[in-house]
Amino acid sequence: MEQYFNEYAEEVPAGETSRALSRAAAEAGVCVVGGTLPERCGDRLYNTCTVWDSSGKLVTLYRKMHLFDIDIPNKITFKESEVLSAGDQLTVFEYNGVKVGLGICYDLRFPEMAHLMAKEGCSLLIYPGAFNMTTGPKHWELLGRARATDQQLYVALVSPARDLAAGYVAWGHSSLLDPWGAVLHQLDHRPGTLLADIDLTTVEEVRSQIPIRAQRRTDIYDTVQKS
Ligand SMILES: NC(=O)CC(=O)C(=O)O
Repeated sequence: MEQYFNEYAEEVPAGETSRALSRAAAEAGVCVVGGTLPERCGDRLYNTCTVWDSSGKLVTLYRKMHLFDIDIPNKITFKESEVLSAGDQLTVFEYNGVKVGLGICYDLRFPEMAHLMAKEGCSLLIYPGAFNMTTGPKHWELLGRARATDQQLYVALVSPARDLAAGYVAWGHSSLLDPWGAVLHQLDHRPGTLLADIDLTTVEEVRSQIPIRAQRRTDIYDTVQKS
């Protein structure tokens, strides 16, 4: 991982991947949430998701806040914090009247973060990520459905396809989960395109029919953002 970041890290928006994402957004005339790229900022490296508008302009970026430091003996050990710095800001942006929140991969495991973005008014959370062959089958869909259900919004999980020759083998299975927690669409481990409409009235419908947002016992507990 260290070698990959040192070799490919770039400044945003000047780097090669940034320029390709900007060009793709402008050519297609759409907003592009550009997966993740290795970002260099001063002497720090971040795992960063960039967002481009339909003219190719950088809208915002998000730096992964929760670094993937885990140890599952005989399966997978990873220590992103040896190479990467953690971001320290939530990223919520509005596009065509829809508020969208961003997380990256391991962030999906942190419900507090999803809750704060829902509180900011998000109807859709997008998580570019690459769970692995140990945690992917167990947790990828489960966590996506959990975040969709507990925040009553759409969740898009966007993964690279599986490459068995890679040093890190991704689980794949990009998915779209609805505010009921149902799997609306899911790819398998192969390269593919998932094209879907989302109906934002479903967000309001679920939130009014199961009004947990108004029923939280904030007199007893709360999730607050520290500035
Ligand atoms: N790779 C990650 O950041 C996260 C992951 O694979 C997991 O949480 O499992």
